[in-house]
Amino acid sequence: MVHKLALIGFGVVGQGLVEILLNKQEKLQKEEGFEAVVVAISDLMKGSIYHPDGLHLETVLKVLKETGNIENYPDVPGIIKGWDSFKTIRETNADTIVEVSYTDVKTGQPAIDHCKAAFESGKNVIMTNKGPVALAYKELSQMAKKYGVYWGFEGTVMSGTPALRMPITSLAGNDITEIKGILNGTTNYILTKMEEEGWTYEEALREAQRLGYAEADPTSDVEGYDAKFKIVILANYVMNVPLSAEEVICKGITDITLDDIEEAKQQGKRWKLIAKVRKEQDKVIASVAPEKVDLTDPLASISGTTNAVTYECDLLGPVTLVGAGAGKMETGFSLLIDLINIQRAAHQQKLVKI
Ligand SMILES: NC(=O)C1=CN([C@@H]2O[C@H](COP(=O)(O)OP(=O)(O)OC[C@H]3O[C@@H](n4cnc5c(N)ncnc54)[C@H](OP(=O)(O)O)[C@@H]3O)[C@@H](O)[C@H]2O)C=CC1
Ligand SMILES: N[C@@H](CC=O)C(=O)O
Repeated sequence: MVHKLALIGFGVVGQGLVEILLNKQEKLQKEEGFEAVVVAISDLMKGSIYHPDGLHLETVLKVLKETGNIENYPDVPGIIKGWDSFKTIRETNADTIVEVSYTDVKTGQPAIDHCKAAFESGKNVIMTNKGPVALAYKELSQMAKKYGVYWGFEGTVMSGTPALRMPITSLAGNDITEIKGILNGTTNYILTKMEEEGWTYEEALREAQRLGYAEADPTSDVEGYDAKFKIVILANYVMNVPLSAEEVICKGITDITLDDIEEAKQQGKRWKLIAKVRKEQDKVIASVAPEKVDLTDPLASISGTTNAVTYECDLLGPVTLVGAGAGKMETGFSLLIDLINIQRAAHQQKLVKI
């Protein structure tokens, strides 16, 4: 089986997936029988190209690097240029749409409509864009079911670290009463650099942007909105409780100064942006806020873009997962594992169509 992919958005994560497909194709073919061609890429400013037989990925990356626009791809027979995201979703021969455009924390658009257009066209969607999952999980999961397609979004929480798939598969049967952790790579990177290297907040943020960790609008990271979306996704998908983004008390790290960091150090503590959701009888309480954690707390040792999440389980007790929270390859991998899972599910004939 050969996956035919159309990428919507071609920034850090989209390019990460393309590099992984190029570098790992032999291993994936041999070990998983996995093959994928990218038939289309549609990006707002970097252009749009479609070839029903597949694009030559080395050429795409070269053209992008040299000219900044993929429409400078050679005019080979069959190539189509300039289609917008919706035309690409509806009219290309892709079977799976890879939605890696930016996360809009207010409306989740146009990504929510991208998902709807894909499902209505009978196409799977895999995505790292958090907006649709945080703001329209119920509606979109019902739609995917109705149209018999797969909706994968492992990378929306902790990039390729299996923060969603692990509890769903390996902690099944437990009642998960609380989920708590460090869920944003950019802010953890900033706080680490301020404490360990004495960098200013602005220096650390600039570097996080340069390295591709921060959101297109980094306000989402530093004001806590990104972590808020992630705790909402964990509540809805892992705990199966209907938590909305407005219900989460949210404070970011913008008020934390180098003096605050130094003061915490003197007290044997460290600032961390902590996201949590807890079930209390018939209520769910969720928050995102900076906390001074004791150096003996395992969360204190989570540094840089590494994230950590603890699931409080009634049968197993606390289970903590530590791993990458952001990054080009780390998040590109989340898309690969969603694709591999489409393939595995298809083999087990669990999907109506793929
Ligand atoms: N970077 C990371 O480590 C992680 C990112 N994510 C999420 O993954 C998604 C992609 O992230 P990342 O690649 O870093 O972000 P980038 O900002 O690097 O890339 C997003 C791309 O989407 C393009 N785009 C925006 N709107 C549209 C649209 N309507 N149609 C087509 N293309 C569009 C942008 O175009 P242009 O800039 O050309 O205008 C840009 O090239 C985001 O939603 C982010 O929240 C999730 C986990 C980790
Ligand atoms: N900007 C986000 C990217 C991953 O979701 C982060 O820093 O965690």
